[in-house]
Amino acid sequence: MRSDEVKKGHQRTPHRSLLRATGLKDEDFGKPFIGVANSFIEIIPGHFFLNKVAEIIKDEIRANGCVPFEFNTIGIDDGIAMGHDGMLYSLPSRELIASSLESVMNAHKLDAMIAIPNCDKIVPGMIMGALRVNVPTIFVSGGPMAKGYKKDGTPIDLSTAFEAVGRHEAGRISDEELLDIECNACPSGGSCSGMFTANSMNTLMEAMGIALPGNGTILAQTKEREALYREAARRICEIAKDEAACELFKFKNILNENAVKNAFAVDMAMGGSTNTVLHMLAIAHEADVNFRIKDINHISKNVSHIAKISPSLSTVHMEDINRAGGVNAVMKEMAKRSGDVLIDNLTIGGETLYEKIADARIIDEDIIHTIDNPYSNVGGLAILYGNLAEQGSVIKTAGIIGDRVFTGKAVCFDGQGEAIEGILMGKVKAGDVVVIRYEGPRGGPGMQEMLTPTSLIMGMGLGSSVALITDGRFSGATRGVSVGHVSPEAAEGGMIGLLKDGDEIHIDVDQYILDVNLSDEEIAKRKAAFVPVKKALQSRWLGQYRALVTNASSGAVLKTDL
Ligand SMILES: CC[C@H](C)C(=O)C(=O)O
Ligand SMILES: [Mg+2]
Repeated sequence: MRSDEVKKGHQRTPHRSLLRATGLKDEDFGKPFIGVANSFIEIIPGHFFLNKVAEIIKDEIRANGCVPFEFNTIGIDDGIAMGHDGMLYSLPSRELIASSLESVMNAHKLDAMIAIPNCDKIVPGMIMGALRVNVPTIFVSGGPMAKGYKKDGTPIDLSTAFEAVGRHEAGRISDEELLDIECNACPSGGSCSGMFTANSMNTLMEAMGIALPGNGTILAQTKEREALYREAARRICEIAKDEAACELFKFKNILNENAVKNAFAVDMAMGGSTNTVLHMLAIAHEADVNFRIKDINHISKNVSHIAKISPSLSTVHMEDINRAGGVNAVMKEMAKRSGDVLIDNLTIGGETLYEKIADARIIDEDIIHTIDNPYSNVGGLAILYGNLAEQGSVIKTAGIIGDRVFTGKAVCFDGQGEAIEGILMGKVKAGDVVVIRYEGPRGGPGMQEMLTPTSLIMGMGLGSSVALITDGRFSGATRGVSVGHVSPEAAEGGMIGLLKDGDEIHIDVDQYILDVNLSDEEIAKRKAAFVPVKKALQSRWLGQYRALVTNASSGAVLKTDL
């Protein structure tokens, strides 16, 4: 056992002495030590109940002959951090989470791990940490939130609340309706109910085979979810007690190249958050898998979009996908399309992916469409390239309301704050392309999510007549012609930084194009005179992040000398 390094032999007397102080008894020193990487924190609705989840899991681990050690990572609620400079800390927190998990697991030589994430960056952060540790690991997320209902019975969620601000601002809804939405959009504990970033990542974990079926869709705080927690705990013990299984189910054996490709495929079929691109590229990097942003459109072209969920379809939420057959049913249906849509691969549950989905079926074809009746024959995400994004940019095609081709005049803002102010002051009108720059991983620094400006545009009724491009990113609740992750970013001299008000920008989603209509001479002239803005910073942590972070086209991973 890996943990024998801290618990076996005379030399480890002091180590055992310390462990005895935590409550361990003689018999415990012959058992596997399981790290329970939790992310309990009181301010996030997807996390405030995870202390109770960990108790359930630890009981089950003890009952199955292993010793659990719970520790916690931090977490940031993107919804609460949204629309102000708190969002600068969101993406950087992924690195803190990955490194804290790696540190605890490796410092104490734990044998296996069960990880309990739920929201946004906590999922990729924990996955990245687990890849560095590379012991058998099973992920079991807190689970999604139920959808809410307005007093008149309309289904709503957090994206309704964000867009309601723009609608209220434009005088389209009353104070009373705004309050109705505020009080009912988030009715329970769990990760916000749509296919936002958290649920996208929790769903992709099923495709990667690192979580058990149901992880993405079974509602939090239910008996069914408790059964999933218990099953995950039993399974990790089964592996940890068996030497051969410990070798076979090492995390990197599960999360390999096939798993990365399968994750992107399911992402395409379900219209996941644009953040999945950023996180999956970082995960691939950490897994030593050679998968690049340029490989994504190939998957997009081969996968049909068969499940539409909020924000792309406001009435459908994760609970509906669960009722309709869950992610297994989606995968079973996807695999019917010809070509290598899904690749068979080992999963943490012990079966291969194909074995896992063998008996799955769609229960409600209105919610999960069949392969003959897709929403679209291409996936819900696309990577656009052009003289404005030589290294790529990302759009959620599933969330487009108007045309998939858009040409308009640039209205430029240096930073999200300026953009929010400009939109509220009426600076943006139909036919414009809002440009928000200096919000990339380095420029922000921290690559803020732009849900407030995109929701204001939607809420003000400009969703099909205004496009938005940014070197920042979006939340999973963003819709409309919103192109993010524009790389290279302004802070590293990217073309987005050279744009001027009135420049003509051309977006063609089906041709994968993001261009500015300027001559090469004009671009060269602007480049020669360009000095990127470097923001003044108060935070030493964000300064460290800025010094190390790479751009979005490589997942905003931190540079190392490895
Ligand atoms: C509702 C949006 C959520 C808070 C988020 O941050 C995301 O999906 O990325
Ligand atoms: Mg987010």
